[in-house]
Amino acid sequence: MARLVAGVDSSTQSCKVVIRDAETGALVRSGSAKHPDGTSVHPRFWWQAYQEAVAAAGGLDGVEAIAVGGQQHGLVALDENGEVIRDALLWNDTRSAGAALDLIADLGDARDGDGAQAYASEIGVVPVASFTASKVRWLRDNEPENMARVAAIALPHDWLMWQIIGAGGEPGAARDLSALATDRSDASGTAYFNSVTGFYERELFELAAGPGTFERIVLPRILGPRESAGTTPDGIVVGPGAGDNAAAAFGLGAAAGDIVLSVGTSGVVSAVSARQVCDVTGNVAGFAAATGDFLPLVCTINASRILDVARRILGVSYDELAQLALSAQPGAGGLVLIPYFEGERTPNRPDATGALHGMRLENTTPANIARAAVEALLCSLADGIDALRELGVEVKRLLLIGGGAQSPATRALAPAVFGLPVTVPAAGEYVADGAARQAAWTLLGGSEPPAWPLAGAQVFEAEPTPVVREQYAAARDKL
Ligand SMILES: Nc1ncnc2c1ncn2[C@@H]1O[C@H](COP(=O)(O)OP(=O)(O)O)[C@@H](O)[C@H]1O
Ligand SMILES: O=C(CO)[C@@H](O)[C@H](O)COP(=O)(O)O
Repeated sequence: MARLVAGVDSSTQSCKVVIRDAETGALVRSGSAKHPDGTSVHPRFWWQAYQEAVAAAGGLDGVEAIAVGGQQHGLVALDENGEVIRDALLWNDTRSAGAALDLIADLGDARDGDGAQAYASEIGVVPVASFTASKVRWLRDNEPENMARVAAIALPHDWLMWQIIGAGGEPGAARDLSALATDRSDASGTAYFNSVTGFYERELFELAAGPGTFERIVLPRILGPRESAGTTPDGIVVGPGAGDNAAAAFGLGAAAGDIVLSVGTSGVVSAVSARQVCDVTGNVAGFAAATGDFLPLVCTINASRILDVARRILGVSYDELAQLALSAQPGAGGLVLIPYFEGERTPNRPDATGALHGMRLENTTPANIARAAVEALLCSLADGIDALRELGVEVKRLLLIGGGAQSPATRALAPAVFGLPVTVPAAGEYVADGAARQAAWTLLGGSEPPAWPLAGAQVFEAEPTPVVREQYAAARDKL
C-alpha cells in the first residue's frame, strides 16, 4: 500500500493541501480554503483555513508525514502564554517602510559606515518593509505596550506548524513556546538570521526589538532540511517546512540555471544557487533554500492582483481578460500600466500608487487595457530576471508557476517580453508539493530527497517584443 504524505501551502490568499504518494510523488487528493483579505490578519484564520483545506482534501487518514510551506516574513507576536498579541503584519504590509530605513541607519551608525552595505555583506539582505525585522521595529516604535508583552516571535509557517504539532493548542490549552521551530529558508527572510552560519544575529535582532531582548524573546529553533519538528497529536510526523518560495523551488526540483517565476499575490523571481548573493541595492534578497543552498530572490508586491484589478475595471472573467489581451498588439498601442496598487517593494517604493500612462482617444480600449495589465505584470518579472543576471546568477530555464500562470495571456506573452522560452509546468500547487516532498524526505530518510518527476510541462516560445519593456521602463522611471 502507498505511503502517504501531505504538503501545505499557507499562502497570502489561501491554504492549499496536497496529499501525495511519498515514494512516487503521485497526487492522491487535494483541497483548499480561502484566507481573509488584508495585509494584517489574525493567525487563527490560517488555522481555520488549514482545517477546512484538510477536510476538503478528504482528511489526513493514512497520511504518515506532513510539512508546511508558508508566506514569508509575516510577524506573529506571541505573549508568554502563547496568545497572539495582535493581528500578524504580513509581508505586503508597507507601514514598516520607515522602520526598515531606521534599521539600515542604525546599523550604519554601529559600523561607522553604510548600513545597507553592512546588512548585505553580513547577512545577504537589506531590510525593506516586508521583512520581519522591519515589522518588529515598527511594533517597538508604534505599539510599545504590545512590544513589552512579546515573549516569542514566529513566522506564519512556524506558527501554523506549532498549531499542527499541538503545542499551539486550542484556546485555553497550554502552549509551549520552546516547541516553536522554523527552517533556514524561512528564517533567512527575517533580516536577523545569518543563513551562512545558521544562527540568529543578536545585534541585528536587538536593532529591531530593543536592547536586551535577544535573551528574553523566544525565536523558533532552526531545523535541518529533513529534520522533524515533532508529531501531530495523531502521531503524524511533521517535517521542517519552509518559506513558500523555497518550498516551490524544492517542489519543482529546481537546479542551478533554473529561474522560478511565481505569479501569486507576490511576483517572485528566484534561483537556486550554491553561493549567497549580496546586493547592496536590496533588489535581490540573498535568502536560503529548503536544502543547504541559497535562494537569491526578487519579489514584487503587485502580481496576480494586477489581473484582478484589470478584470474589475473591465467587468470580465479571467478568460475574457486573456482573450482581450491577446487580441491587442504588443505595447498596447502605447498604453503602459505601472501597477503599484499596493505600493511596491521592488523597486522599493512603498508609498507609490499605480498609474496608466499614454492614454489617447484611439488607444484607450478594453483590449489595450487588458494587454497593458499583462505586460505590466511580465515587465516587473523581467526586471527581476535582469537583477539576478546582473549579480551573476545563471539563467538557463524559466519556470512559470502560481495562480496568475493559469492565464493563457500570461503564458503566451511571457516569452515575448522575456525574450526567452518559458516552461510552464502542469497547473498545480508547487509550494504545497515542495512541502509534501520535504515531508516525504523526513519520513523516508536518506541523504537525498525522493526524486519526484515533474510531469506535463509545456514550453512557450515567441518572437521578442522589446518595445514592451522599453516603454514600461520609461513610464516607470517617470514616477
Ligand atoms: N484563470 C486565471 N487567470 C489569471 N489569474 C488567475 C486565474 N486563476 C487564479 N488566478 C490568480 O491567482 C491568484 C492567486 O494565486 P496564488 O498563487 O494562489 O496566490 P497566493 O500564493 O499569493 O495566495 C489570484 O489573485 C488570481 O489573480
Ligand atoms: O514576501 C515574499 C517573498 O519574499 C512573498 O513571496 C510571500 O512569501 C508571499 O507569497 P505569495 O503568497 O504571494 O505566494
